[in-house]
Amino acid sequence: MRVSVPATIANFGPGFDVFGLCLEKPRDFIRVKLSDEIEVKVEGYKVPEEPDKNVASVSALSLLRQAGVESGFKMKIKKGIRPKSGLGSSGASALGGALAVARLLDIDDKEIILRAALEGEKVASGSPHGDNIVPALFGGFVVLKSLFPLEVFKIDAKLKLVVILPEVEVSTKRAREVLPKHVPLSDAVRNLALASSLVLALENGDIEEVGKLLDDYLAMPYRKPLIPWFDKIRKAALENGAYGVSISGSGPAVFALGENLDEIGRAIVGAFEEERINAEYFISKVGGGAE
Ligand SMILES: Nc1ncnc2c1ncn2[C@@H]1O[C@H](COP(=O)(O)OP(=O)(O)OP(=O)(O)O)[C@@H](O)[C@H]1O
Ligand SMILES: N[C@@H](CCO)C(=O)O
Repeated sequence: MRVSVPATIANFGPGFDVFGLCLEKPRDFIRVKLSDEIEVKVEGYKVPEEPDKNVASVSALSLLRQAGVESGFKMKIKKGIRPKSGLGSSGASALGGALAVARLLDIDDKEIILRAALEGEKVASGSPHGDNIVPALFGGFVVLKSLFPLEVFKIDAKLKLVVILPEVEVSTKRAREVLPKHVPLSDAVRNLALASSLVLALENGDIEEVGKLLDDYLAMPYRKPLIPWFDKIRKAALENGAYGVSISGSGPAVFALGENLDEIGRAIVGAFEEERINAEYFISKVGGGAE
């Protein structure tokens, strides 16, 4: 069984752990067949091949356990999403492992698949956050109202965005460790205003307004030390026509909305190079989810 799972942008500005946007590319490709033993082979970006360390095999095993199936599997992962990129690399693999086994067993219950995928995500980031896995499964832009029971609101957003991938790493685990247990009420209110306005603007197809709402007071202020270059990058993007810029997931990838996405991408890459950080950009439409 072969599945293809896209990269995703979690948080998407003010929606910490709740908003997620599915991209068309890059993707992880995972092939699984049932077998007596357990074997994981990886090509592309390097990730562990030990079955208890690779998030795709962890989620595949979790799905088998949930289904009460005593079996091993042979798994091949063609890793197209760079790990620690902020593009949901671990989330894509975690979903892919669970989805491939679910399809082999003719299981299409999304909660079972998500429960297994979160087991994999937990291995990578230390906590089972769903805002990479869920948009990768559903496609589009999702608001994750609740994981269990699974309640998702989806907008089939029609937009293109530019994603910039700098050659630095940010571990999600570390990026979550620096977060406070509580935030000031005023910041929570400001985020509520941004997040609810962003959903309405997206629903209305007002992409310029969506861009202006790409801010965050829940995680970004505490993660700035991990991404010291962000303010400079954001300034360069806005000076070159971006409607708005934000961090993808816990970073380091950033994304921007605007008219001339190539021009914005080049400007951001240039700003990274001034910080002596190599970077590349690509343009993607909103994706339709795992296939
Ligand atoms: N199949 C896999 N794909 C990606 N990462 C994996 C996989 N298996 C294990 N890992 C490990 O998970 C960690 C990546 O987790 P992390 O969440 O930091 O990266 P990410 O998922 O790319 O980032 P983000 O969640 O911000 O998009 C790395 O240590 C990586 O080795
Ligand atoms: N919501 C998660 C996304 C990680 O990709 C975080 O910001 O920690």
